[in-house]
Amino acid sequence: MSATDTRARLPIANPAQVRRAFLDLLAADKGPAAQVLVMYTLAAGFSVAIPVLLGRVVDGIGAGWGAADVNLVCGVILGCVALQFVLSRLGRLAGYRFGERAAARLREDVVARVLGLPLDRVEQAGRGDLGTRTAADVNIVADLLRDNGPTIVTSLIEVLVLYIALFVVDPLLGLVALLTLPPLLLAARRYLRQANRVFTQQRAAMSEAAETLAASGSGARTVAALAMQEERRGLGYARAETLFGRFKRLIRLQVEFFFFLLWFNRIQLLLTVVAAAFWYFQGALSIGTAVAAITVVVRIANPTNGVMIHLSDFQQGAAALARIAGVRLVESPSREAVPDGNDLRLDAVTFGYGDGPDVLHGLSLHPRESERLVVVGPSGAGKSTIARLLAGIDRPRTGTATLGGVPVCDIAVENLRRRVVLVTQEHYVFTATLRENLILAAPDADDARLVDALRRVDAGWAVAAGLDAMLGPEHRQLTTAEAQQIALARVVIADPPIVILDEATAGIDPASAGNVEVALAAALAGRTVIAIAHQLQAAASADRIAVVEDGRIVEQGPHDALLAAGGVYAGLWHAWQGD
Ligand SMILES: Nc1ncnc2c1ncn2[C@@H]1O[C@H](COP(=O)(O)OP(=O)(O)OP(=O)(O)O)[C@@H](O)[C@H]1O
Repeated sequence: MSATDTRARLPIANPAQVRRAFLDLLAADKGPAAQVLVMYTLAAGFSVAIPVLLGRVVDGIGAGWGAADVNLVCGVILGCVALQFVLSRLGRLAGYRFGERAAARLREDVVARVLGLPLDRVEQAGRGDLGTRTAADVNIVADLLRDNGPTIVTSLIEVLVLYIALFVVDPLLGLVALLTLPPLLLAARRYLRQANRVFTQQRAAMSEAAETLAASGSGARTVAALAMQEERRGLGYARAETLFGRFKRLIRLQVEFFFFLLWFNRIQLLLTVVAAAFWYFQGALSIGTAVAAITVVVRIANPTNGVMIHLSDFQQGAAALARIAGVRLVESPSREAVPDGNDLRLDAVTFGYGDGPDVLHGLSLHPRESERLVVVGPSGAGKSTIARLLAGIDRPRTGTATLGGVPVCDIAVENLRRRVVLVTQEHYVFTATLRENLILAAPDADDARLVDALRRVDAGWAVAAGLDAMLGPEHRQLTTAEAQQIALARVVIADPPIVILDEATAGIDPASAGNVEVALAAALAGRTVIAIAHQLQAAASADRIAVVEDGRIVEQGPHDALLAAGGVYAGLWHAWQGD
C-alpha cells in the first residue's frame, strides 16, 4: 500500500458548532459551573468594597472621625480582604475540579469517537492529524478549562464589577476610564484576528510535522530500502521550519500586544489621576472619592491584563475545540444490515482511492465455503485492495461487495468481525497485559479459551508467561513471529468462519517460519480462507488460485490446471521458480 503525505484531513467545526460543544461541556456539569461563577462574583464584590471603604476612611479622617470609627472601617476592610481571599480560593478549587472533570469527559469522548470512525477515514486522515487532535488539542482545551478558563472568568467578573464600582464612586471618573476602552477593544480585536489565523496555521503545521515524523518512523524500512533518507529528512526539516516560523509569528504578535497593554494601563491611570485632580481642585469631588476612584483604576489594570493575556489562550482553546468537535462531523454511515449466512463475494466491483483513478475494474470474486482461495498477481495489481473490499474497509464505487446478501460495509463492525477477520502483516501488540491483547477479539472470552487459543497456535512462551504478563516495548518486546502468533491466537479466539490473509506471514525470518506455519494451520483450520500471496509457494496447495492483473482477474483455477494452460500464472510460476 502506498503512503502519501497529502491526506484528506478531518473536518473542523465552525464557530456555532464550537459554541455548542463548549456549552455541552458546561451543561454536563451545570451545578459546579454555577458554583464557580457565584464564588468568583462574590469574591469580586468584596475586592471592590476595599477601595470604596478606603475612600470613606480618607473622607472620614478629613471630616474628623475618631480612632474608633477608623478602626471599625479598617476592620471591615480586613474582613473584606479575608472573605475575598477565601472565596477566590474556593472558586479556584471548584474551577479546577470542574475543569478536570470536563477535560476527562472530553478526552473519553474524542477517543470513543476516533475509535468509531470508519477505517478508511482514519487512514485518510493520517496518524499526525488524529494524534494531534486526541492528544495536543485535548490538552489545550483541558488546560483552558482547568487553569486559564477560571482565570479568564474571575478576571472578567472582576473587571465588570470594578467598572460598575467606579461609576458608583464617581460617574464622571467612570466615564473617563471608560473612554480609554475603545482603543483597547480595537487592538484586542485586531490581535485576536491575526492570532487566530496564525494559531490555526500553527496547528496545521504541527499536524503536518507530526505526520511526516510518524510516516518516516513507521515506514523506516521502506525509506531505507528506497534510499529516501535525504528526501524524508529534507521534508522533515521543511515542516519543522514552517512550524518554527508560525511560532515566531505568534510570539511576535503577542509581544506587540502586551506592549500595547502596558501603555494602555499607564494612560488610563494617568487620565484618571489628571481628571480627579482637576475636579478635586474645582471642588467637584472629595479627596476620599478621588483616592477611591484612583485605587479602583489601579486595581482594574491587573484583571484587565489577565483577560487580555488569556484571550489568546481562550482563542487557542476554541481552535483546538474546533478540531476536536470536527471529529464528530465525520459521517459514519449507519451499519445496521444483518447478513443472512456467510456467503462473501465481489460482483463487478470498481474501486479507486480518494479521487484517484479506478484500480479495480469490474472485478468479481466468489470464495466458496471452506475454500482456500489464493490471490496472486504482480505488485500493484490490486490484491490488497480486494482484501480491503472483502473485509468491509472500503466500499466499491460500483458493483457490490456483499456478505450474506447485504453490503459488507453496511454490517455493524462487531457483527462483521465475528464473521470475517482480516489479518495483515502489521500485527499490533498493545502495551497491556497478554489477556487484554487477546480479549480484543472476543470481549466475553474466559481465561481457559484464551489459553487454549495460545496452545493451538503453539505459543508455549505465552502460556508460560501467563495472561497477566505485560507486553509492549517497555515490558516484553515480542519478536515478529511472536507478535504473529498473538495475531493468529486472536483469530482462533474470534472464531470467524472467514479469514482474509493479506501478506500475513511476510517478514518472518526463516528460523521462526516453522512456528508460524503451525500457528497458521491452527488458525485457519475449518474456515474459508482468502490469502493474498506474494510467495507462489502458498498458491500451489490452494483449492483455487485467482490471478489479478491491472485490477482484473485474468485467470482462475487450481495450480496444475493453470500451469498446464501456460498463461499468466504459468509465467509467474516459472519466473518464481527461476526457470
Ligand atoms: N492508500 C492508497 N492510496 C492511493 N492509492 C493506493 C493506495 N493503496 C494502494 N493504492 C494503489 O492501488 C493500486 C493497487 O494497490 P494494491 O496495494 O491493492 O496492489 P497489490 O497488488 O496488493 O500490490 P502489492 O503486491 O505491491 O502490495 C496500486 O496502483 C496502488 O498504488
